[in-house]
Amino acid sequence: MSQYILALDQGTTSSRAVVFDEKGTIISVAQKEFTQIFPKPGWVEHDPDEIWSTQAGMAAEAVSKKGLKAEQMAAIGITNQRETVVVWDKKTGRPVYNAIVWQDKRTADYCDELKKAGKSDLIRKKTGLVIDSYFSGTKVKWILDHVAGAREKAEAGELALGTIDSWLIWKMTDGQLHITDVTNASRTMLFNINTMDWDNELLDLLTIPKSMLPEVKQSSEVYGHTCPNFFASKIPIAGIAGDQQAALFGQMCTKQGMVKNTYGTGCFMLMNIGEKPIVSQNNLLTTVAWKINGKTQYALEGSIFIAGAVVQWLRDGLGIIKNSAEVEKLATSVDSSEGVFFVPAFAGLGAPHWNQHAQGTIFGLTRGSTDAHIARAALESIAYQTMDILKAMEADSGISIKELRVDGGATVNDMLMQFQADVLNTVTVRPKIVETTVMGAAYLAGLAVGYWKNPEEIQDIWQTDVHFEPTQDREAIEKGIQGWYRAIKALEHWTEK
Ligand SMILES: Nc1ncnc2c1ncn2[C@@H]1O[C@H](COP(=O)(O)OP(=O)(O)O)[C@@H](O)[C@H]1O
Ligand SMILES: O=P(O)(O)OC[C@H](O)CO
Repeated sequence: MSQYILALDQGTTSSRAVVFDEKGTIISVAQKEFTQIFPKPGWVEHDPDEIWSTQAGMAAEAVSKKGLKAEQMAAIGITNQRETVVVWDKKTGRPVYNAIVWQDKRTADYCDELKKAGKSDLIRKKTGLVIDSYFSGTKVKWILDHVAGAREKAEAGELALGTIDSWLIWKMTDGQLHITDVTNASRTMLFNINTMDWDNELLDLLTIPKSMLPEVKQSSEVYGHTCPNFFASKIPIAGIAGDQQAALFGQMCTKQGMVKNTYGTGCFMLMNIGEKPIVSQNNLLTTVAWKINGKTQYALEGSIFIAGAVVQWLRDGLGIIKNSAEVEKLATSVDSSEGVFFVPAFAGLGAPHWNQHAQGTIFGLTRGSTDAHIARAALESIAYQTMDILKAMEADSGISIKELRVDGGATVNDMLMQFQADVLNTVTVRPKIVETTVMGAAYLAGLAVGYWKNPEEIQDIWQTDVHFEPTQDREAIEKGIQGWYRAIKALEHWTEK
């Protein structure tokens, strides 16, 4: 009987399940969106029970819809939206509050207090992170401080905390396993990426009892088996990684200096920096890439808040295109943006600028500027923002980047990919299968159970679709880059602080 790998991708807006065969071919997919809860401006929550029910439902659907059987699944791999955190009662398994999502800003003021108290260096050195409400730690503190009875119960050892991987595995094993992996742990602001363990000083600082924490595991190993409430037969659970790290693995960026960029709503760019964590001097994050066979690899990470979302704005805000695909036709109807620069700082600027007060701005308009120039400048801004992060990565690591591997919804845009290669003066590579996140989770699980023998075997599955080579005509590109720098500087001056 043929064997397959089942990979679960619990994302910010939907729960997906995908069945793969040994060639990395997608056999079956099931996906369902779930409710986004916005109780107040800046707050974002998910219902943990809905996360579980949609994810379990999609897993069952993906397996059954092609007439497969659960016993044909050699292993399950899990990848998930990172930082989002759940606190639940160990006895009843009931969450004490909704999951607080990575985008939630309710702890921003508390984070400012931590910065004012001079904790930035300590936290950066221990966790590789900047102090920000993005990460899980301050969200857990908020739950303990605001949910009636939560702190008392936590101090009595009755509550558990976990990122979404932990929560799913707790449910899949009927409460037998309370675990997470090193990649998810590295996004909590409670985990020391040097000692690779929870950090007592940070737990004390955030007043979080150690008894709440999951056990930290490698990214690829057999952690346990599913219980009958999930699948009738026992399936090994054998891979866990946060979604951006899973994509780095799915892109087979397994060697130092290899970089992937995911172009979705925003962009998440990760560079494999090998076996030693580098403390960024250029406002990037240091994070755990994975731990496999006892060996840890680290990554530098930079996030761009608005990337593909700028195309949604052209569609919904300006109404100059009817759908995302039309942007390429409009942008290529002109030869250049003719001096128009668009900085889409709709939600401030992320790495490496970290200007949370910046606003979206268009520079260089003339009487001859048209919707096509604006569309082109919008696409170019995605590539320029990526360039800023890549330059910071090169400066931090001392490594000159040879190629950029890309994935995500906006990579279907050939003009954008070509322009990306041009501004980086680096080959940009789009693989044949761009489902790299969920593939990464499948690979991690498959490696643990011997479905694939070693990463080299998987390497053969990863295949290039298109190589975008940089243009030889550097003059116009360099002029554009200088224009972008001027736009960023001008925006910095203009920003009200
Ligand atoms: N042809 C295109 N050119 C540029 N951007 C596009 C194109 N098609 C889709 N996008 C953008 O890609 C994003 C969706 O990608 P996806 O990977 O599904 O994102 P997410 O996982 O963040 O929801 C949207 O922001 C959309 O505007
Ligand atoms: O679920 P996504 O794809 O939006 O990813 C969320 C990231 O993991 C947040 O850090």
